[in-house]
Amino acid sequence: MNSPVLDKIKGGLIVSCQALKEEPLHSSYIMSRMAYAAYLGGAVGIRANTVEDITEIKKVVDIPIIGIIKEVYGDCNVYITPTMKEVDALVECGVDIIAIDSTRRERPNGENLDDFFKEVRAKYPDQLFMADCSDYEEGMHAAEIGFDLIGTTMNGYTEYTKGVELPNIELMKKLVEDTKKPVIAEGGIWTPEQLKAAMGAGVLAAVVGTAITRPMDITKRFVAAIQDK
Ligand SMILES: CC(=O)N[C@H](C=O)[C@@H](O)[C@H](O)[C@H](O)COP(=O)(O)O
Repeated sequence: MNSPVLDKIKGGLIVSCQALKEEPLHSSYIMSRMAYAAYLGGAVGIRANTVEDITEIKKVVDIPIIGIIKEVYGDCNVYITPTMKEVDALVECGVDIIAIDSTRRERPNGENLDDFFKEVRAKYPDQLFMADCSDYEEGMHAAEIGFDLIGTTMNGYTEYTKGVELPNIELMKKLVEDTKKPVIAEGGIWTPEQLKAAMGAGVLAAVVGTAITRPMDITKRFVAAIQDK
């Protein structure tokens, strides 16, 4: 697929700059500084949550943005850009790629992914969409129904993938080979070596979040290392 956005992120590092309400760095200003730091450090793209954060981030960096809106509907487990409302808001604020939960789990209002994405695609034929998947079948399915990019984002975070070792390089490899779509490596990349391994799997680009932008979790890892017996 020819796309200037995909050309810009090809072979590079995308930094996820997210802090939910309950996280210590929850602030659009702080996320914009994180994004600026990532940009200065050589990131080729930013993944960000909410219109507020994305708007601030766009003021300071001019690199492709993967936009999401995390929204929980009742006791539904699908929370990454789950309905048209979030898609509309992301298109309106202007992002290069919109990521959507593409797991087989039940969506809000019992809607299924195929019908939902058909509607999304009909409404926004020229927008790039990334499928946040949790396993091989979901990646293959998302490719079939027309997602532009396939991501491993949800691997390890659905009930049926809980406990897998991240980053899941094997899954990345298989999705690269079989979907014939650009794959984005995402989830659990903590070290430069893991990032290199992900790129070696043939993915288009890789997203690193927590290891760069969540200091509380980074601190916990250091503390755990000295508490180990
Ligand atoms: C499962 C889920 O909700 N993942 C979220 C998706 O946007 C983010 O919280 C992650 O930080 C992001 O995927 C990057 O992954 P990691 O932080 O492991 O580098």
